Amino acid sequence: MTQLVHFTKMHGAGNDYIYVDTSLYDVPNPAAQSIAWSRPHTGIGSDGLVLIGRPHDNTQADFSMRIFNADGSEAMMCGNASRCIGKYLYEKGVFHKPVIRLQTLSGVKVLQLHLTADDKVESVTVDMLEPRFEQSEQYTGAEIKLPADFDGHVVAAKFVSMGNPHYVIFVDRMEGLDIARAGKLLERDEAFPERCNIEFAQLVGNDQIRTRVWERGSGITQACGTGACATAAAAASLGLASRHPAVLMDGGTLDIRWSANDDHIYMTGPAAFVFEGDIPMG
Ligand SMILES: N[C@@H](CCC[C@H](N)C(=O)O)C(=O)O
Repeated sequence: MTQLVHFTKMHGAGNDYIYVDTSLYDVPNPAAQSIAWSRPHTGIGSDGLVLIGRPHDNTQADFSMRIFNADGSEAMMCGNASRCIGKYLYEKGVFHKPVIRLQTLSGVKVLQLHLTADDKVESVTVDMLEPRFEQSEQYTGAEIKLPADFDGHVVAAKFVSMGNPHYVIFVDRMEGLDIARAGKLLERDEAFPERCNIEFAQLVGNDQIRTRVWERGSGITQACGTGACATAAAAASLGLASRHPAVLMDGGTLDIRWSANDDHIYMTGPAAFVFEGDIPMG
């Protein structure tokens, strides 16, 4: 008999994932399921698959998150998915507390839920920990060559790790640049041994940064939480914006605050349910 898995489709500013509670449904091959279920025509359609589970060691976390991109690759972290998990756990009554400690492959992230008068989760702030800029196993420091249509339009560029790798390119205008082509090319540049998420950012005035993202393993997405944090950190460290800008993505705006006290980045944004269903495994 075909085994059915109950899933919940959610999005954070348009970055959409399929969520499965693995305490109820085991997903033994999440990479393959992410590829099959993320397909728009023959699957559910999404940017990837997120598994909500119990923490797997004594980290003092309440829950754990694993994230798989649409191509089946596993990511270290997902900002938008962590906000959605906060809403899922609270509103489904799995964990009815406004502070949740979430274990990820890049450390335990603390979620602070902001509630409405009728006890719904309106938005979530995630402590995304510190950004890192130095060379590492994610970035060799080698020079990165952009396609010719970017000539004369690049203001600055910087590598940032938010647990997962990001390369943020500031341009003087977005129009006329083939973001998808450049993103696809740069994701696999040899400077990034683990591939990379690529952000294209433009300062649009008054501490507002318009950002479009090519996500490693998923392509162009409507929004990227870690990408918004990376963009804000890059902008502030290059002196292009303050430590508390608004990052405007295609699917919505994220409030990013890079604290001078603990050097952590705090990301605040929405989370929403889309629909639920049952889908065969395999
Ligand atoms: N959408 C995400 C990041 C997802 C993972 C990324 N594609 C990677 O491979 O690192 C977010 O909201 O942060």
